Amino acid sequence: MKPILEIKNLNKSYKGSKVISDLSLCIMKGEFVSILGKSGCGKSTLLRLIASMETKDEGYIEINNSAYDYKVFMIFQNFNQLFPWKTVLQNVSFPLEKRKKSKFRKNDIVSLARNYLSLVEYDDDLNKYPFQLSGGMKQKVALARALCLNPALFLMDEPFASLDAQTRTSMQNLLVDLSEKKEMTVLFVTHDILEALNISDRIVVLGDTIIDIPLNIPKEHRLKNNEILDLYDKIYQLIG
Ligand SMILES: Nc1ncnc2c1ncn2[C@@H]1O[C@H](COP(=O)(O)OP(=O)(O)OP(=O)(O)O)[C@@H](O)[C@H]1O
Repeated sequence: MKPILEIKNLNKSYKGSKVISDLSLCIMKGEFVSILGKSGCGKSTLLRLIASMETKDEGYIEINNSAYDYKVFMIFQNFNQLFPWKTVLQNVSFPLEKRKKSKFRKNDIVSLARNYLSLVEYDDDLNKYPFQLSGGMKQKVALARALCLNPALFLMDEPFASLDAQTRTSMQNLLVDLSEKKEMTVLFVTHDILEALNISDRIVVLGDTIIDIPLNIPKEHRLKNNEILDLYDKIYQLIG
């Protein structure tokens, strides 16, 4: 089967300083891959290169979106990624209006947007504006909007890093459920080793050499498993 994401020998420098060096990586459909690495090792740069928000120096990046509407959609840590002048419902409807203009009537779009919002367990007022929402609610709306676009690959750059611990755990659980239910393919950048161990199918540690760690233990047993604690130590030694 063709991977959703295929990267070969990727290189990127800023002003002569190498940030990504000869990186190769494949992600298959439905995989949830977390990227860990020391601060400044190029995690966000990698996501921006995949999203074509930066130009690569050398290498090959291929996204197979033949069965999807878009190649990628990125969710950021920053809570200001929603349109501030649109309500929650309008924020989620907007990509559906763009995507399904010819296919759907306004009422269908609104009911689809409502469905996506209930899928992400958004239970607040749909007519609120982003400034009226908590950080967790804003990230739920961002996730609903991303799902609407039906991208081949979800790029997530520390989306839960600014949330309080309890909201963060519930968002992690929600994302794991959703990614399994909707067969999402996710590339998730985080600083948090436990988060990565908890939610991923695979961890890729960026550094001088790239270390690919598959996680074969079922997610519900992860944090009670000694093997996972050993992996925590191993990754901690690598990224400190
Ligand atoms: N547009 C840019 N111009 C110049 N240098 C940049 C640019 N973007 C990133 N860098 C540099 O590239 C390196 C990698 O940055 P990047 O943000 O990708 O790292 P990161 O691993 O995501 O870091 P962190 O974990 O701290 O978020 C850093 O040294 C950064 O200063």
